[in-house]
Amino acid sequence: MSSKQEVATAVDKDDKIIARNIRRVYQIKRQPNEEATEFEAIKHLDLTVKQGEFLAIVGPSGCGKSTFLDMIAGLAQPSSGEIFMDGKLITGPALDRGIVMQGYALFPWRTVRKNVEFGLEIKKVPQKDRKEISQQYIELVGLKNFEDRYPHELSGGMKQRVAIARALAYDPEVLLMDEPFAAVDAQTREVLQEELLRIWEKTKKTIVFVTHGIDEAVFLADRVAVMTAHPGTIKEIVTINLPRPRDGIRSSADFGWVRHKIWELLQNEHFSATKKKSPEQNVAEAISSSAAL
Ligand SMILES: Nc1ncnc2c1ncn2[C@@H]1O[C@H](COP(=O)(O)OP(=O)(O)OP(=O)(O)O)[C@@H](O)[C@H]1O
Repeated sequence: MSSKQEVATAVDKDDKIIARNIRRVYQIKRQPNEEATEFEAIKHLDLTVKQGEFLAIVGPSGCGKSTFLDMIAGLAQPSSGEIFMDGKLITGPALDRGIVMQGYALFPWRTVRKNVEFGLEIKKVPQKDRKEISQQYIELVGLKNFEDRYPHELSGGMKQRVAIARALAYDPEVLLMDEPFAAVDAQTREVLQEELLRIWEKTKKTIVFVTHGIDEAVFLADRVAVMTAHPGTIKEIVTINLPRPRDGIRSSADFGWVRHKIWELLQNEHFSATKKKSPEQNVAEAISSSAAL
């Protein structure tokens, strides 16, 4: 065993991912000869994601959502604290976690089929099986007959579908999605959200989904984790008790109520962040305290 605890103790069998007391500090250096200063991006973050759960994370810009997702992916390490998957410490990226980022990140020189087959090649799946599996996922995301197209011949929504099919094809247990639909128009986004729910219900994956969209989070998730402004931590977890399937639910009163609750949590966070950071506020406070002397 390393100095870090490699196996989480007292794990509930339904706990898929456990993040414990995560802190992430960046070293900032403005000039090469300047001494680095520390920037604390995430502080005291605890979160458990259940097996098969759809968990969305929302929070003010710069609060550390992507940093946290990168740490679950194993692409970055916490400065302190641990993240476990199935009770085992995450120490790096692995094929048990699929990642879908904003901006698609497809290989431009590969066709749709070859993009979807990428993870299967790494997994050394035989070519005949690769073709069968990739076809299954291409069809699942509605791209039948586009197998031989290159990314530049596809719309934004289609590229995002390829990215989802590529992440699903090698059968990861967890799908990590970082604002995956941010680059597409509002109507395509709603279509992709509905398709993602259909795929999630079919594949039973655990999904952690970072978004700026409150509507998107409420529409998709079982629970929404609301983060504080920098340094980021979990402010509150809101359980979304809306019935599934959720087609047509956006116009319901219950949807509006829970949406408003999350909006208020974020609004309060925005105010406290502005208060913390605003130079005008600091000047005003300095003036009033000197007037009081
Ligand atoms: N490599 C880095 N070096 C220094 N600071 C960084 C680095 N990466 C991220 N940060 C800082 O860490 C904080 C969290 O960044 P992160 O991208 O995780 O936030 P976010 O919540 O995903 O933001 P957004 O919603 O705007 O995408 C930000 O203040 C950012 O400036």
